[in-house]
This record gives sequence, C-alpha cells and structure tokens, in this order.
Amino acid sequence: MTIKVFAPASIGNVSVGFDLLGMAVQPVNGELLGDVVAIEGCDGSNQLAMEGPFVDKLPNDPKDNIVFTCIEIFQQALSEKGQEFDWVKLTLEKRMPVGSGLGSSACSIVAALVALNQYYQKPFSEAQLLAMMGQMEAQISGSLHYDNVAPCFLGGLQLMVNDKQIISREIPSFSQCYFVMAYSGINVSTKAAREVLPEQYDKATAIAFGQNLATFIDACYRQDLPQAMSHLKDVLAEPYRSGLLPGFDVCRQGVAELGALASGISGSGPTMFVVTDDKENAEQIQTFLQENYLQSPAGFVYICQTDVHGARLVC
Ligand SMILES: Nc1ncnc2c1ncn2[C@@H]1O[C@H](COP(=O)(O)OP(=O)(O)OP(=O)(O)O)[C@@H](O)[C@H]1O
Ligand SMILES: N[C@@H](CCO)C(=O)O
Repeated sequence: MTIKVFAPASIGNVSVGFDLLGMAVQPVNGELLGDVVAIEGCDGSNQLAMEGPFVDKLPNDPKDNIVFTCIEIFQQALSEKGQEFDWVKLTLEKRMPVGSGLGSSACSIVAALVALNQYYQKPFSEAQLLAMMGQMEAQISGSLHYDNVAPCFLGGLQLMVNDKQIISREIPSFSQCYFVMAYSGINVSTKAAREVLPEQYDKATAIAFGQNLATFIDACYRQDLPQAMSHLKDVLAEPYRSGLLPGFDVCRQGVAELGALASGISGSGPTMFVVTDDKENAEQIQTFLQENYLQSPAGFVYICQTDVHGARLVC
C-alpha cells in the first residue's frame, strides 16, 4: 500500500524571530501549497522518483536530492536501533519552488521523514523526528535552524526553545488574519542570503530585537492584534536582505497604503508576506502584488491563513 504525506509551506522568522519563529500557512482556496511525498516498498535498492511543477529546479541526480539523504539517515538510525528494514521507493511531488523563502527544502524533508516514519511503523518520536529534520535542513542551508521544519511538521506558529528534548513550542496565532504570500519567481539561496548578514550587531539593535520579539509573543498570548502588528519588525535581516529583492521596498509601501497591518520577508526571501484581518483587503493586496511584485511567470500570490495541522497523510 502507498502512503502519501503532504507538508505545508511556512514563513520563516515571521520578521521578529530570526531563526527562532516560524508559521505554517495554507491557501484559503484549498490548494496544497507544499510538497507531497509518497512511499511504498520496493526490491533491490532505495529509489527516488520526482515529479511536479518545480521538478526541473531540483538536482538531476536523485541521489543529490535531500529526500534521498533523508532515506539514508532514517535507515541508518533504524540500524543503530537494531531494527531491520526493507528498501523503499519514494516519489517526491515538488510543488514548491526552490529558494523561495517558503521553506521549500523543509517541505521535502518533513514530508519524506514523516512518510518514512509512517511506513516503518513509527519507530521514532516527534522530538527525534524533528531533530533529524533540523539536521537535514542544516545540511542544505549551512546552519542549524528549525524555523521552517518545525511549523511545517507540527503546524501553527512555533517558537524554538533551547531544549533538545522539546526544540519547539506552539504559540497562539491569530486565526482571523490573512497572510498574503507573494513569491516573485526569482531564486534566492538561503546560504547566500545568510552571507549578507553582519557577524555582529550593536546594542541598540539587540535591544530592539529583544523588545519586538518579547512584545509580539506577549501579544499572541493576549490575542492583542494591534500590539502584535505594531511590533512585527525585522531589525536583524531585512535591512540587509531587502536589496536582494527587486520591488520589495516599493511594494511594502504600496501594501501599507492599501491598509495592510504589517509586511515582511518570508524566510530568506524572495517571498514577501503581508498581514491583514480583512478578506476583501487581502484580495486587493493580492491583485496589487500580482501586478507589482512578480518578476517572472513562475511567480504567484496566495491568500493564506495559519495552517494548524502541519504534515499530514493525504489520499
Ligand atoms: N527536495 C529538495 N527541495 C528543495 N531543494 C532541494 C531538494 N533537494 C536538493 N535541494 C537543493 O537544496 C538547495 C536548497 O536551497 P535553499 O535552502 O536556498 O532553498 P529552499 O529550502 O528552497 O529555500 P527556502 O527555505 O527559502 O524556500 C538547492 O541547491 C536545491 O537544489
Ligand atoms: N531563518 C532562516 C530561514 C530560511 O528560510 C533565514 O532567514 O535564513
């Protein structure tokens, strides 16, 4: 029997929590914004097939795909537990553009590891799986950060905590909000977008960062939308990354004039996210971004809300 797992797109950083905060999103029109991985048993050796709208952006050799590495590390972990295993064939439906800021590699990693855990009868706990997901993401982006894999796996708004047993805790999000996600259609590598950041920050920036994050989290717990939105500011990455994103500053100004509550870079970009609590306003913002932010035919704009489910089995 074939098992199929879907893993959703996510907003890394959510402006205030560089590497520490992430939120899963789902389009309100019901489309699947994320990757799907199917798994079944096979003979001889492990296999990976690839399909989907963004398959041409992946490495040609399946062995260079992060999903193949997921199979290898998962089976190695099974061996270390003394558990025998059979060979598997995975099929990756690559629905997410690579280097998009939507957690594209995280979607593949999470869908693959959840599918493997399901196929092999759940040998690993949620925390063990999340640790493996972080390890895989670090291999791709060059640094360990969970702000895409954790929300993609667990759903909702997730805050990374410095505790290996837990790794991530869910924070109450704003279920009334719409997140307009505009992928401009260009590729921004996470590694490159990390290299433009300074090694050190000054005291005023450190204080502003701490205040924004703490105030935002407090507002989430009190469901105080105005306070949350007035502090949704990125003082660490956005000042250095906005130059990599053609049209970002102009569009930011444009959506503010349309009444957006806040906006920012999703992960390392180029996707921009815009927050509003009004559906009609979300539609206006969607049209504006379609007309002004897209740089290539590969771009798209979705109106999303928080995805509270995370990775899940699909038919
Ligand atoms: N299944 C996969 N999905 C995405 N990228 C993959 C996959 N397998 C291998 N790669 C490679 O990993 C790298 C991913 O780069 P990067 O981390 O910048 O992208 P990303 O994860 O798509 O970014 P983002 O999190 O901003 O969406 C690319 O070089 C890509 O070829
Ligand atoms: N927190 C990571 C997310 C990458 O998508 C970064 O901003 O580099």
